[in-house]
Amino acid sequence: MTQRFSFDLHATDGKARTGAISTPRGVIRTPAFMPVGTAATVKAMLPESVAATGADILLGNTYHLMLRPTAERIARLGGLHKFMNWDKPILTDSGGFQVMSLAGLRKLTEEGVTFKSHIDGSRHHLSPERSMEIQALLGSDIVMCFDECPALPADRDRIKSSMDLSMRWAQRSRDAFGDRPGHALFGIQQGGLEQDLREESAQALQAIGFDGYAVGGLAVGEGQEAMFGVLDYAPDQLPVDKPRYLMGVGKPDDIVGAVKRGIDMMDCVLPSRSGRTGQAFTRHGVVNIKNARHQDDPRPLDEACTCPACRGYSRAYLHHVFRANEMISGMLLTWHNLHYFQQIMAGMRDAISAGTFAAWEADFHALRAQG
Ligand SMILES: CNc1nc2cc3c(cc2[nH]1)N=C(N)NC3
Repeated sequence: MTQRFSFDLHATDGKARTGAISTPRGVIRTPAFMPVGTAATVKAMLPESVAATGADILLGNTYHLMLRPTAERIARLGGLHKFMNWDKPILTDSGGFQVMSLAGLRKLTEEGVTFKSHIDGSRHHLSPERSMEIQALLGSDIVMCFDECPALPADRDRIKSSMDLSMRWAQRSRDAFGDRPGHALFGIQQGGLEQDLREESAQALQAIGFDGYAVGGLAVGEGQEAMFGVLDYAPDQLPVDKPRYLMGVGKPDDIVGAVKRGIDMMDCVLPSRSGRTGQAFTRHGVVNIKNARHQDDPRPLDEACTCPACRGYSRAYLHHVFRANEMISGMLLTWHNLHYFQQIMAGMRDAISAGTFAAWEADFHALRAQG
């Protein structure tokens, strides 16, 4: 296994790309979907189950882990991989987005953000330097710059000033990250829905130089049409030879549309969070298993799915255990959803390699239209 971090492009089909990110902890096949393991666990899943779904990498969160159990405690116990028993790559988000979306009583200055924990109200501080320190203590393989995520709706001036601050913080993140062979630092493009501001952000990030580039500031309620509108140009503003990571996306059709437009990596809580609420994603669309119509249905969720939920259980059983609030309910549906999301990624990787992405995409939408 390599001691370096590198990205190799294997094939393209239109703007869609397939390749591999090599890290000391393993290879990440792209396009890749990252299950979210916010508090050192992909909820309702054992790590070996997450690996069995085909995930090559999972996501952790600086914000949550710094509050509980603290990054220092995880470091003392051998780092996040050992702590959560996952020896493949981990990407950690930097805390910028979670502070905006979760923390209370925030004070934002040029230096950083002070905030109150959403868990116990205790006071905490994040800055580019502190975020880099926390992510190094966790030992994650891919580190995200500390950025400022403006609350929406926001006018152009606010988007511009926030983007400028995030670019100054990107430089400070780069300086604080230092030289860590085998570990990667990704910059995060900001600029809202403004093409000129996104271009400015992309130029600023490339002048600093990163191992990968995220498209930030999306999947924040703008809707699929506006998001695709940005994705029609934003990936092309970023270096062609580095991974492009779209943060926080998304529903299956969001994911397909993003890969079609040149995105290589994504993460989203949707498959795991909705699995716990009884929402199953299948090739034919969404199944809300708690609906009474499934009460006597002996069929699996999806006849063609090879996951443990579909191989071993009926819709009637899944309906029952959700109605009875049994723990196995969230386990089975989370496993199914993560398995299905990885099947979408594998299907796209193969189709791009074969030059048949358009046909694969047409089939993907046709099956869902059948319902
Ligand atoms: C769920 N939507 C979503 N949009 C995001 C956007 C960002 C992010 C996380 C996100 N999640 N993390 C950052 N550090 N910056 C941008």
